[in-house]
Amino acid sequence: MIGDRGLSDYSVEATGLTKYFGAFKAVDNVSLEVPTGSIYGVLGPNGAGKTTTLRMMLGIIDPDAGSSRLFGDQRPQAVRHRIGYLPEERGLYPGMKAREAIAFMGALRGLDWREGRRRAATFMTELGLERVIDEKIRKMSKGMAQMVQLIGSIVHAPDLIVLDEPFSGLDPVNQERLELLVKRERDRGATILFSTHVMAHAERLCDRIAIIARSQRRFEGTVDEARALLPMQVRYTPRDSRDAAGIAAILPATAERHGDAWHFAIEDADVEPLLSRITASGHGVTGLSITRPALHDAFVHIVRQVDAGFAADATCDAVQEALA
Ligand SMILES: Nc1ncnc2c1ncn2[C@@H]1O[C@H](COP(=O)(O)OP(=O)(O)OP(=O)(O)O)[C@@H](O)[C@H]1O
Repeated sequence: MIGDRGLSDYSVEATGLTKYFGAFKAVDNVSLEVPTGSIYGVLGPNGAGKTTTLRMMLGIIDPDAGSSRLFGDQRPQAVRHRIGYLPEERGLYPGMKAREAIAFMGALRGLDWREGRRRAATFMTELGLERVIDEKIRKMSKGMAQMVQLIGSIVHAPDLIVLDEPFSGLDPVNQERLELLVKRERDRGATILFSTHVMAHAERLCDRIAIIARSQRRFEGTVDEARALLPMQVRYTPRDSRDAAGIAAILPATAERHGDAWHFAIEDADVEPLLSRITASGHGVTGLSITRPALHDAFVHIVRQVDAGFAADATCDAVQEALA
């Protein structure tokens, strides 16, 4: 199937997706393009509109405006068998054993039952889950059942894998298993789209990300591009801290002293001039770290800006109402 993807370089192309629940606009004009063969993260705080966006993309719910195409211009229903989907709501038949549950999910997407059982065993063994392969779902922990559902959603080797908050509810060991699974599926040639509000997974896995906050897309690009939205963080410890005024004079005005160290933010272009000033000043160096903020920091920065805009709008509205 991978070979006949069609002409588009994008497995998902969503344009202007908009959804109202009553008067509330849960998704507002969101566009996303997911390059074929990539791992793509849809990030956002709780209630941002991630699940609703994914559901519209997959044709599970209809948008009030906008459209989405999967594998070129085909309708989602026509390409069902090429998609693997882990919905936000988890659930398997409690009376089934893991192996059967996986084979059953595969069969729903057209996979031969016996082949499904064989692949179930392979997946579970490769992920170190072989001891629960013949365990009934009802006897499993929630996290383990979620792993089984995950495997079931990809057992038919889909070209596009859509996972809604796949990491939530998993312990660190299973989170690592899932990261491994995602990378393996990408290496197989699949495109993976997943939503999360845990930045560490996105940072390690994603080729591209979109950040959705308050119903709108607020950022789209690579993880590095998101991190570059914030200045570098510098921690500098001079050899001798006694001349505090002299040291402060070579650092940005925003530098704060913490014991013997100075902390401050700096733009990329100012790094080399700073190093020259430190060298020329003779204050020396016993510690110097210059680090890019993590994706987590960029995410919080973007979401806070959006929230601040909303708070300002609400204040304006309240003032206008009071004056009216
Ligand atoms: N069927 C529905 N009826 C009414 N409101 C809904 C419905 N589905 C979602 N919403 C609301 O739309 C908003 C977006 O929900 P959505 O589930 O898409 O967010 P999310 O980003 O996936 O959140 P989370 O990370 O908490 O799962 C939320 O305010 C939610 O309460």
